Amino acid sequence: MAAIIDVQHINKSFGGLRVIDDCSITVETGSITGMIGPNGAGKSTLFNIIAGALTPDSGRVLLEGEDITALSADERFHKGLLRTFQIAHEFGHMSALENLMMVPPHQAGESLFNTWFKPSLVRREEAEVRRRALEVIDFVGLHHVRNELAGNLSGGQKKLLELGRTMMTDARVVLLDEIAAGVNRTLLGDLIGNIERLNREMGYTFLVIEHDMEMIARLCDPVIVLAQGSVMVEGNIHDIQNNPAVIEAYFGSGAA
Ligand SMILES: Nc1ncnc2c1ncn2[C@@H]1O[C@H](COP(=O)(O)OP(=O)(O)OP(=O)(O)O)[C@@H](O)[C@H]1O
Repeated sequence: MAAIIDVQHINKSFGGLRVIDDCSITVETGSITGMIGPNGAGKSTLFNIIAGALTPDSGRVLLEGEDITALSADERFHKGLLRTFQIAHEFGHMSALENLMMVPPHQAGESLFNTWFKPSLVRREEAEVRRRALEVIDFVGLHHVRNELAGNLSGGQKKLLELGRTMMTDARVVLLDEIAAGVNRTLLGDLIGNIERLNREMGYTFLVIEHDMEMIARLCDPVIVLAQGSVMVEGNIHDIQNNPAVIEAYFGSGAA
């Protein structure tokens, strides 16, 4: 399998503190790759660098072989690299369905010119977006609350909506940032199932930062363990869970 994301020799310091230390990782096309590590290991910093929210001091980020290190987060989004965080904030005063319909970039109706001079084009596009949004809302299991204001949804339902918004884009690789936080176990099961289906049936690649080990264990292969800004070990969840260095990094010497 080819790498969709290839992070090469990244360094990043804040003040005098080196937070990412010559870190290289690859995310294979079609994988659900997990990233775990103790607090302060540098996971969010590396995510920010991959998403384009932070510039590394040195090193490169490649997307399907293309060097995107100098591109903004928005430019990366248009190349198919999406961080859910970028679209995480639902519009509370709009319905769940309308929230999905807001997502597709460059809709014809956004241009005043088109609204005035090409109304049929705008109507056609709106109908297409609505059709897609209805499909997506079914897919993520929120059909019954499609007309609810997004602000009234539960935390877990908002996460499902967030995942749905991902599906309204042309993303090929999605960075999922602690998506399980605050989600009850039932909805977490739905979220995991949907991520798997997006991966298997629709070909999305995922890179997942997660503290929830159940979610990592059920979803991710391989799992990358970051410690002190570089890769400590990479492998399947069973290797990781039985690795003494990982146990030490998480729990200290008393745990092994
Ligand atoms: N903008 C910043 N300025 C200064 N220090 C920062 C900044 N961002 C992160 N750090 C420091 O970098 C280190 C790594 O932080 P980071 O948030 O990347 O770790 P993490 O693995 O995501 O941790 P957690 O699991 O707790 O979210 C920490 O010591 C943190 O205090």
